[in-house]
Order: sequence, then structure tokens, then C-alpha cells
Amino acid sequence: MNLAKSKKRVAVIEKQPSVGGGCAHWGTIPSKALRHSVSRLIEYNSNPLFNLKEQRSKLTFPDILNHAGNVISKQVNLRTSFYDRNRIDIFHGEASFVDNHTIKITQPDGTFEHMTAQTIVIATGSRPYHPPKVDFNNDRIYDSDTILKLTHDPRHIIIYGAGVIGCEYASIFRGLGAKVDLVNTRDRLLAFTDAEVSDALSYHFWNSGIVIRHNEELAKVETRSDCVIFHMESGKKMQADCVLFANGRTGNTDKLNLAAIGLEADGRGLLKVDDNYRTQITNIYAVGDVIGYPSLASAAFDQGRIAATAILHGHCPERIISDIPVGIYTIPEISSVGKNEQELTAAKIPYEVGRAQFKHLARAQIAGTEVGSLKILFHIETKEILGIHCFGERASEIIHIGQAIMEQRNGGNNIEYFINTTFNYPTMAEAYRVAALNGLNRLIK
Ligand SMILES: Cc1cc2nc3c(=O)[nH]c(=O)nc-3n(C[C@H](O)[C@H](O)[C@H](O)COP(=O)(O)OP(=O)(O)OC[C@H]3O[C@@H](n4cnc5c(N)ncnc54)[C@H](O)[C@@H]3O)c2cc1C
Ligand SMILES: NC(=O)c1ccc[n+]([C@@H]2O[C@H](COP(=O)([O-])OP(=O)(O)OC[C@H]3O[C@@H](n4cnc5c(N)ncnc54)[C@H](O)[C@@H]3O)[C@@H](O)[C@H]2O)c1
Repeated sequence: MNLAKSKKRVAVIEKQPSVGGGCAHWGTIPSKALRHSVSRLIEYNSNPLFNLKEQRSKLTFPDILNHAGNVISKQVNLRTSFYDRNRIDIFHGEASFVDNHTIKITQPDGTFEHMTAQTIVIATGSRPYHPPKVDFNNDRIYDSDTILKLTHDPRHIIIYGAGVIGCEYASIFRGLGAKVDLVNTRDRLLAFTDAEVSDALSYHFWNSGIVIRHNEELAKVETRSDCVIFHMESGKKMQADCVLFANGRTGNTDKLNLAAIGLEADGRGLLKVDDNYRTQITNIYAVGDVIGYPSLASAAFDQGRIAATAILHGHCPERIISDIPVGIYTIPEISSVGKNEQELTAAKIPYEVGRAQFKHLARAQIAGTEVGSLKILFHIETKEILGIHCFGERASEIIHIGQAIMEQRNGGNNIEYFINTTFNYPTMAEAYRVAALNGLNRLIK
């Protein structure tokens, strides 16, 4: 869009029949739509106003997939209209390099055509990593793409990998009433998050009945006609109706014929780029999941825009913000921006903590969303906000209020902002005032 609006001729090559990418079709949008339905179901069933015990509502996985399908269609229509309005041509087919100005577009029947361009941007995304010892053709074994084709409602599922995808799907399946075994190859959930938040998630998962197994490695998968059995290196065995593998991703570079342009991906299929998202080949850029961290749709939008500016002007002075927020749509939700307590302690930065519990907020009491808290970490001398960690309903929205203050320069980033301003009442935003007062009161005078 950035290039088209600057009067460049732009073509998009997409191997799927419709636009939207993994984000709209298999990743962000479907998982968030599924999560939303489950979260409303839980709310409905736990609210005494609606839930007259004998009328407990029930939804199946295919039911909520249906709803997700409607959201995907809306996203695809919207994105298609953006391309149309900006006169960007879309060519369907699989792209691969012939040389650094020529792309071959191959159709499923083997026919192909060539297209040339001055500049090429690789935005081919990533796909679920498939460990070689697992047969993904078996109909009890799914990854985060194929799970969206599940036609039945599993009673028991093993989720292998307790990263973001594993934890989000654990919430979805547990919310639908399935038994969930969440197998973690590391020693705690979402190790990159603040330890308190990770502990809170573990507690809520445990409390909801999810069985978490840490520090486990898969030895082999045994599939039977009626179940699947997981054999762990530790000697444990687990049995379930099906398995969801959510243990990492691989960049989509293997089909690009990178050798033709002298470019090489790393062992996980990822490409290296500079600050302008340019690869080692001067007219070839790469953005999104194909360059690895942070592998977020949120960041990919910005990377694309920055690369386009660099293509137009030779370089882009803008950089993606260093403190990228994360929103993890588990139930309860998690969101954070900036440093966590472990990082600040390790860096010997003197900080204090201000906390607000949702259960003490009028808005949370009204909405029945009392599980959760907001934590602000700030420098004890400068009062600069160093990190914000939120756990609970709408955490991923709430975080942006604090982020806006954190991003201020020239003294604008100061926790006192939250006590020197008036918040609508009752709101969840009030958590910032409560947390700021709590933290400032802890300072030794
Ligand atoms: C289950 C799940 C949940 C997620 N949730 C979130 C979230 O809540 N928030 C968030 O910010 N991020 C989330 N993500 C990550 C997010 O989806 C990705 O970061 C984002 O989609 C990356 O965008 P992209 O354009 O780089 O790649 P993609 O969206 O994967 O798009 C790449 C496109 O390239 C096409 N393609 C690939 N190879 C070729 C080829 N050779 N020729 C032509 N076309 C090709 C593909 O068909 C695809 O359409 C989630 C991911 C998953 C899997
Ligand atoms: N709410 C969100 O923002 C959201 C939700 C879901 C997914 N995502 C994105 O999707 C990405 C993938 O999530 P995830 O839960 O699958 O994985 P993850 O990034 O948590 O990784 C899980 C494990 O797999 C390993 N691994 C990764 N790639 C590998 C490969 N190619 N070969 C071997 N091992 C590999 C990793 O070292 C790690 O131990 C995340 O990094 C995240 O950015 C974001």
C-alpha cells in the first residue's frame, strides 16, 4: 500500500486462492475468533443472570470454527478491496526466483509464467515445524494449520509445545470442556514473560483442569485406530483422542530457489536483513515471519511499511519500536510491554512495583472480570516506566494506555502521569491510577 500510494507499480504474488496470508487464514484471526467465542461461552455459563443451571450452554469446536470462518471471509474481502482500490495486481501461483529481477510463478498444474521487477520483497511467512519422527498425515495428528479442519469435538487432546500457540489453544480446548494435557519442553510456561505472570497463568490453567507437564521431550508417537499415545523421553505415556503439535515454526524459503540469487536461509528457513529489511542482495527485501523474531502480525505490518519507505528513499529513518508489546490471548489474557522483573533485576536497575488487582476495580466488579491485575515497574529515582504487565480480560487493550506514556520522550515517561490525570470512572483504565498510587506509596521517603 505504501509503495502503491507513492505511485510505484506493485504486484503481489500469492500461492493461495485468496489474500490474507497465514494471519487471516490459519494464524492470528482464526485463533482469536475461536478464543473469543470460548471466552463468551465461559462468561455466559458462569454468570448467574444467564446460566440457570439446567440451561448450561455448550459449543463444539466445529460450531466455533464456523464463526471464525465468517470473520476470515470479512478479513479477506476487506483486504481484497484494499488491493483493488490501490490498483495492486494480484497474481496467484507459487513464486520462485529465476534471477534477482525475475520471478517464476508456477500454477498447480505445472504451467508457469515469468515476471520481472526492479525490487522484490519476500513476505512468504512461516509454517508449523514438523519434527521428522511424527506422521502428520495421520488423522489424529494436527498442527496449528490443520487443527482448523478438525470436524469433531475432541474429548481429550494432547498439546505438544507450551509456547504462545500451545497456551492459546490449551485455553480454547479447555474452555470447550475437553481434557487437555499441555506438554512443555521447557521448565515454565511462556518463559519470556514476567515470572509472576507466567506463574499466574500456570495457576489458572491448573485451576481450570489443564494438566501441564514441564521439561518433557517426545520420544515417539503411537497411533491406534481409536487413540494416540505419546511416549516421552522421561518414560511417561499419555493417551488422547488427538494431538496438536505447536512446537515452533519454519520460514517459507525452501520453495523460493534462493540459490538462483545467491541467498541462503538459516537452519530454520529464516532470512537475515539489515535495519531497512534489505537482504544481502541490494534489490531484495524480506519482512514478516520469514525473518524470524518477533514473528508477529503486529510487527509485520510495520516492517512492510518501513521496507517500502526504504525502497522509495534508499533508507528509512523510522525503526520498529524496541519495546514491542505482546498480547497473548490465553484465558485469562496476558499482555506486556517493556522489561520484566527478572530482566531489571539482572541488569541491576533499581525499580519499584505498583500493582492494581482487578477485583478492586468497580468496572471489573460490574463486568464480572475480577481475575487479573496490572503491574507497573518504574525507576525509583526517575519514576520512568520500565515495564507494564497485565493479566486478565482485555489485557491486550489495557496495555496500550501505559505504552503511550512509556513511549513519551523528554521526561514525558513518568508514572506520576497516572495520578495527575483524571480517568473515566468506572473503567479498567483506572487500574493505572491504582497501580501508580500503590507503587509511589512504596517508595522510601
Ligand atoms: C496460531 C497462530 C496465532 C497467532 N496469533 C497472533 C496474534 O495474536 N498476534 C500477532 O501479532 N501474531 C500472531 N501470530 C503470528 C502472525 O500470524 C504472523 O506473524 C503473521 O501472519 C506473519 O505475516 P507474514 O506476512 O510474514 O506471513 P503470512 O501471514 O504467513 O503470509 C505469507 C503468505 O505468503 C504466501 N506464500 C508463501 N510462499 C509463497 C510462494 N513461494 N509464492 C507465493 N506465495 C507464497 C502464503 O500462502 C501466505 O499467504 C499467530 C500465528 C499463529 C500460527
Ligand atoms: N498472541 C500472539 O502474539 C501469538 C499467538 C500465537 C503465535 N504467535 C507467534 O507464533 C510464533 C510461534 O509460536 P509457537 O508457540 O509455535 O512456538 P515458540 O516460538 O514458542 O517455540 C516453541 C519451541 O519450538 C522450538 N522451535 C522453533 N522453531 C523450530 C524449528 N524450526 N525447528 C526446531 N525447533 C524449533 C523453539 O526453540 C521452542 O523451544 C511465536 O513466536 C509468536 O510470535 C503469536
